Amino acid sequence: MAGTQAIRLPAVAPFAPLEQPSSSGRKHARTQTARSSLLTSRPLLRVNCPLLPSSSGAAVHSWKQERIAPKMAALKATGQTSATGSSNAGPSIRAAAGVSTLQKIDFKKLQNGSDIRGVALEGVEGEAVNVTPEAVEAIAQGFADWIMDKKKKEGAAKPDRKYRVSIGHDSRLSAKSLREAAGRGVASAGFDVVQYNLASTPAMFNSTLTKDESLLTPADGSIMITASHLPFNRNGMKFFTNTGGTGKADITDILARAAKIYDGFTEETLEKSSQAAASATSEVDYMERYTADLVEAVRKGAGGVEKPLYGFHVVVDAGNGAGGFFAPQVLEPLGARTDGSQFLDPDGTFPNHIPNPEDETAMAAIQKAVLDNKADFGIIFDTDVDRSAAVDSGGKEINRNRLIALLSAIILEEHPGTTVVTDSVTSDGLTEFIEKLGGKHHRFKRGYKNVIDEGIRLNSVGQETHLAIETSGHGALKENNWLDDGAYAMVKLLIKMAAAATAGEGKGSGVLTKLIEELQEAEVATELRFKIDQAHPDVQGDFKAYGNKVLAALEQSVKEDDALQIAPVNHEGIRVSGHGGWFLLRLSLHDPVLPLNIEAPSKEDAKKLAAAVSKVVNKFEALDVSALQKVL
Ligand SMILES: O=P(O)(O)OC[C@H]1O[C@H](O)[C@H](O)[C@@H](O)[C@@H]1O
Repeated sequence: MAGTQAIRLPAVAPFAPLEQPSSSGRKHARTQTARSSLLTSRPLLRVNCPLLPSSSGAAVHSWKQERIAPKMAALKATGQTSATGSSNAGPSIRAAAGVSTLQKIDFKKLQNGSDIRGVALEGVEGEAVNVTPEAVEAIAQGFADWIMDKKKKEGAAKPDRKYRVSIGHDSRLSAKSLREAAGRGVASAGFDVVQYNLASTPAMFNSTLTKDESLLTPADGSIMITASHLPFNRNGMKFFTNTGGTGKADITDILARAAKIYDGFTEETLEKSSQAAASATSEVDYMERYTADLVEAVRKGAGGVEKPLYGFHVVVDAGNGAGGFFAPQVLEPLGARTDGSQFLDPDGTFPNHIPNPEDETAMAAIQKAVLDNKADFGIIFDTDVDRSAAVDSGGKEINRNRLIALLSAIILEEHPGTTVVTDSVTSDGLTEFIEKLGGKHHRFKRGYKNVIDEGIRLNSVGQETHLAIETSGHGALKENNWLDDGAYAMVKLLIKMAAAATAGEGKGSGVLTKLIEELQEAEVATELRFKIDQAHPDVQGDFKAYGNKVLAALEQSVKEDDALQIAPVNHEGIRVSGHGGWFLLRLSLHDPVLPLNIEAPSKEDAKKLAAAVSKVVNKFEALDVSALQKVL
């Protein structure tokens, strides 16, 4: 691709912090910083991390603080971290006896299903930092070791080069220090490091598939540093290889490796990893390639027209996450106007709204932008762009069941009869809609990884499946390598609009709205979450067992109620039909919580369904069922 090239960083002094990329994403600068410390192979002392009070709200990790973790109690933030992630240097604080220290980390606690999440910045009372740069360094090294073992197991031929891992991040304040830490971990495993800087999660996966040596792709593995829509102080890591994202068991394995690596850290090993990273790191503007591919997909889908969105006005809300690229790098080259787009600049304080299409305030913000600007269409992304939702020209949201219905309608035109896999909380109306169009609705479990893996599995056993999508806005298509990509989901909608315009069937989002006209929607649709008090004596330390007891009691009660029927096919929790609607009670994927979804044709019917649940859950004292009052 013109203008894109890998830049090999010359060896620089260890601990050289890199500046954030310029808007083109290609420039980088280095500052050399001398470090004077007595290197020793003696293991570093591990200390617990007391919580720090914060007045600033966003404390700083200076580069010195990152490398030899201080006794956190002694740490005081000395400057503000800017929205783009550059940080001021703070004091390097060592333990009193001159012995360097590392914070104790419980690596198991960092697992969040198929990825890693935790607290990366001080500033929130009660939330101790556990995603430190050293922890990230150990995890990244663990990931590289895991890749090597995976390749061996698969009998993959060793490439004619060093293994390499690409690293990208969203707009979080801690992104910069953690990407450097991840680079050091990858380099100390003997891999090359390719830094992408600000990037989207789907682009990171894509980099394991693209074959272009000028971009140093394919990467043998890829790390996205993100905590999706979580608050400013959190961060985490998602991992990919060319077979997709890591699963739960992979993360457990990577974290076990990381814990061992971390235990072996000495000042000497930390120094060596800095040196290794300095000579093994390149920077690449991969987003240029990724966005060019999206542009090409729309052009092709619209019949080879150069500017198929000419005359369209589309506004984007990136919530100050990583998705701001979509307006200038995807929509504008396709001819669309994008004025009125908002919150495109990366800002890890997330000053406008939570970058989450599921959030009501966020959705209201993009609806308002569409109406205020009289735009044809609105698009909203989450922080790392693996989730999205849309708004039509009338300001009506296209999310949850509506987005699934729309993508299903488009996919069913292309692949008649195909199966659509969704998560468990999708509506009965959606099933009817898909079936009326001749498709099959396979309602599976909650969790984007579960949904996507089920789509892949169904294909492998001969059940043709082209779309796997969660109500959260995570969606993957077979044609796009089952990549969980919020931007590609929007590209599918843009193609439909552009193709209709090219064929003279009218401009704007009307073609989309029309496609889901037949979708029946419930008057009441709500999710209530019942927290399980883990300290309650009835729970006995096992909230899952307790939750399952609640579900068993509900099942029994429903069986005795003639107005209710248990769904014959259901993959998680108890799904029940009755009073013209349905409810689903299930265990949360990660939390000590039982979420209850109810959909009903009226408030009265919703009340009846809630009452059927209430009479059972009320008997469980460790359960906080106060949320039921919203419906009862
Ligand atoms: O089970 P819940 O607590 O409702 O959470 C379910 C959600 O968990 C995570 O955030 C996953 O990334 C989502 O894909 C999933 O939908």
